[in-house]
Amino acid sequence: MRRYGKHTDEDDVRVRPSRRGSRPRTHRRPAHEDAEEGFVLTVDRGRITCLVGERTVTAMKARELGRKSVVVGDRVAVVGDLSGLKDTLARVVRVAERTSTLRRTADDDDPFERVVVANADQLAIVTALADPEPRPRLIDRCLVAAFDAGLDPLLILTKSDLAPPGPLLETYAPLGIRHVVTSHEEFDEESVARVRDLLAGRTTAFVGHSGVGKTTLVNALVPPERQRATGAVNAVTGRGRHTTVSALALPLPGGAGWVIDTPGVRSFGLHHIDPSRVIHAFPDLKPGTAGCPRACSHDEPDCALDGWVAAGHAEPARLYSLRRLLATRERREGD
Ligand SMILES: Nc1nc2c(ncn2[C@@H]2O[C@H](COP(=O)(O)OP(=O)(O)OP(=O)(O)O)[C@@H](O)[C@H]2O)c(=O)[nH]1
Ligand SMILES: [Zn+2]
Repeated sequence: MRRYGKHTDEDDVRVRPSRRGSRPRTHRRPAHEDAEEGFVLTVDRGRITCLVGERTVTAMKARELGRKSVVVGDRVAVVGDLSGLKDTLARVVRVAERTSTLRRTADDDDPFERVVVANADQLAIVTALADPEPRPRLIDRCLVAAFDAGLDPLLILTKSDLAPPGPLLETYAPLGIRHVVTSHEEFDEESVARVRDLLAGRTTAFVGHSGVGKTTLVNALVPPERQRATGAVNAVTGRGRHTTVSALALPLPGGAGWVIDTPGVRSFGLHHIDPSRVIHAFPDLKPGTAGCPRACSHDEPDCALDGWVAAGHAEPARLYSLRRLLATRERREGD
């Protein structure tokens, strides 16, 4: 069987700073000395829309890139017609090494991992408090994906006019994840400002189940002229299209960062996740793993964490939370 996931993105090495020397990985080829830097805003069936300076340029992947993928958030080098005028087409000739790679699979049995977003440093997990009902398993899976990719998770709880956030926040309190509660009825300056604060200076990928109010929130954050772009792109690439996973980068006003909106998901497959990385998100528990058997999953009878936590070195709720996240690897009905 072909391992698509491993080959289509051979360039997406995970963040391993030691491997990156001071030598730039992609030296300028003489043929592309005129290349300009671009930031990928969206990719729709091979058409790459990128921001080059102030211009929005449409481009295709140059043949020399081979199977290397280009996704939203990528920093690229583009050549050709960079005017951004209608019906012009430029070429993407290089993709800069990614600082992070958020991936998902459609479900856990699907070996085809899709890179959702490149170079994000924060993952906003948007969940409605009601309509649709919160799905803690989905939140947990998004958390695991964030930890695996090295993104800081941020929990955004919407529709607080319909249900109180208390019970859900209790579940997540031991994880110490930053959170913000919103309601479109109070989309006053204060609540929007609070969300803005948490997004400032960062590249934040927004994920969430369809209907949680992601678009409503994003529209409250970005300038109106960009909102139209959201609608236009969603009309073409949005939900309803099977396997297509398209995302769109939107600038926060005043250069205060980027919001990368992704289409609503029903599941967040973790086929590609290396569970041994999840423990890195629990620095307080890490010392306790010293006594674990080799290749311990930390979710098995011989795991040393039980004894270590029982001896009072860490909060039992923290170990419980770790185990709950590790258990999201097992697929269940409704994931
Ligand atoms: N009661 C209530 N309804 C809300 C709130 N925010 C959004 N909605 C409604 O929820 C519905 C879905 O909102 P969207 O913003 O389209 O949701 P979405 O997450 O972008 O959904 P997809 O486009 O399917 O991914 C709309 O009818 C909104 O008006 C809120 O704070 N409270
Ligand atoms: Zn262990």
